[in-house]
Amino acid sequence: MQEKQPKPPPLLLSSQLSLQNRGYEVTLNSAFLSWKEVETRQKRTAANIYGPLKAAGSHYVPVCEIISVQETEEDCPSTGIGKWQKVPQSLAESNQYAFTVSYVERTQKHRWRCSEVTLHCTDRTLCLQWVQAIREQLSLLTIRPKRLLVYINPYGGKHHGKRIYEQKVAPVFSRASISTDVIVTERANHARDHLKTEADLKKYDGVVCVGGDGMFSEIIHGLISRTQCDSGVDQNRADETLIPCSLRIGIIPAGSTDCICYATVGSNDPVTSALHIVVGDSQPMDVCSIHHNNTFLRYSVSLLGYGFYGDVLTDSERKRWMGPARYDISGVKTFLSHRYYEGTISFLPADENVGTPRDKLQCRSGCNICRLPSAGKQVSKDEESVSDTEKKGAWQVIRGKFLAINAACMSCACPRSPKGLSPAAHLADGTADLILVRKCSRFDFLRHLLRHTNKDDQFDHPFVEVYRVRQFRFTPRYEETDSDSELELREAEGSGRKRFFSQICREHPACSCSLAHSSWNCDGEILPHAAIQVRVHCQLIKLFARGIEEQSVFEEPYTLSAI
Ligand SMILES: Nc1ncnc2c1ncn2[C@@H]1O[C@H](COP(=O)(O)OP(=O)(O)OP(=O)(O)O)[C@@H](O)[C@H]1O
Repeated sequence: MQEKQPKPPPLLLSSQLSLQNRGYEVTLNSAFLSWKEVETRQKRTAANIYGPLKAAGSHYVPVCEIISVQETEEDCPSTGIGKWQKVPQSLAESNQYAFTVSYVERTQKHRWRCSEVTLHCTDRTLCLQWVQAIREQLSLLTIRPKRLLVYINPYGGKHHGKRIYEQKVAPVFSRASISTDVIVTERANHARDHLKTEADLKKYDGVVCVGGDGMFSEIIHGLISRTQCDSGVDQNRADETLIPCSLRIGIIPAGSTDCICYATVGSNDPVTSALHIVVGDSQPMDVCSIHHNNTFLRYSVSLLGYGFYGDVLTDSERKRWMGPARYDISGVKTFLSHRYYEGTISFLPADENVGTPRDKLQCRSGCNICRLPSAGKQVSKDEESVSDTEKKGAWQVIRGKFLAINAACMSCACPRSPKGLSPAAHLADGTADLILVRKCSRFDFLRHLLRHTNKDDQFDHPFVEVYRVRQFRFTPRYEETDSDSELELREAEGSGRKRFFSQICREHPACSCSLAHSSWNCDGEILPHAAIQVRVHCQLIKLFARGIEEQSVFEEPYTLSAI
């Protein structure tokens, strides 16, 4: 049986216009602007397959991907792609009015470009009618930002932040008639503090940071703290339900690490990010809050790593003078030192309907798991919104010796590790993937690490465990008293938590390794405490992004001939 095609929206305007000295049937409805060559001898364009949807001689641009339209002032009709062409006098004279539409064109590797088409009309009234009709459709797209607050870190990455913004991003914003207030930061935490206390946030539709992951972290700390403060929520209380931030955040990648941008847009290209901001994309994102004894420490959106990743960061901070090479050097050094750490992890597993870390399915644009109603909920302190499984309080406890304890709130994919630390982790399902790498040989650990860079399953090792969780706690062995362990055991048993299991490592009972100290790497910052409580806050922030698009978005949503 043939699938029924959705009915196309009603036609708003249709005319014969000219483009590159050829006649085109141009149509507009609320979903698409299209132009189709009138001549019978239609040639299939051999140009790249991306960009406006193309059938033979036909082009389709979704209205939501039109950036702007303006009347074009020309002495002579141009080709519409900036080249001057010899055109027959009669046609040139009869098509002297034109308008130019700028729109998003997809290129390779999830990159977007700003493309243009100039269409010529026989009279000015028709030309203005087209400009007005397209503008009217654009004005209905209320999700688009009109005013943005921009923070530029001039020292991020290769120190090109200012130049990237001025040359690549500001022209796109200006074309889309977005007004901006730009602040070039003068010190670390300038943006965070300004957002927290000074910025008049009511004036803006979004905040943009030009920099790397460190700069993004500043922005979320400023914005989340401000939102909680304005709502009277005490972020020092680990059990508080936090209030989601209303302003969206745009990331213009200009750092040495642009992982968040890469994971939410699919590339670290400034123009692509600027275009996602212009079209008003919205990608919700989970945020972990981290506390130590009811004192707020930090928020995290990507990786929390104790042991291996904490040690790599600690060591690399001492080698800042080396530049980006320090990460590789510290990585090798930490790997060779092969330290392991003893401690206790307790965690609250997520419901099964949000999938598992071993799923083959990855979080992509329009992800079904992130859209589940259960994903949108938060674990509130009174547990009113908590599911049955969680109400039973199925906390699990694991005790042992670990080379690494990692919690990934997103896949953490980046150019170096295209699948990421947890390939099936979701951006906005209210969970984190807790990865425990138990003490194993150097060779086995190397095998595990190498799997981050190839297609093999990095969790398919007997010394690796992975759990999808909503909350977790960690206490290093050296901070644990025997009474802590007993109390935890009694608590878990007393409340009927049947799934409790403890795995006390009895090898080397009194060896010095149990006293080894590591630190938590929290999105590239070292936490001052090893004993932490972590809680995932579902969809606490929103980005000007849409997640990584599947190739299928390039396929036509309606039968082309139906439009
Ligand atoms: N004007 C400034 N002077 C010094 N530091 C700043 C300034 N503005 C922001 N910072 C800090 O610089 C740090 C790094 O910035 P950013 O993330 O933009 O670049 P990066 O090169 O990716 O950083 P990283 O070294 O963390 O990889 C951030 O933690 C931020 O707090």
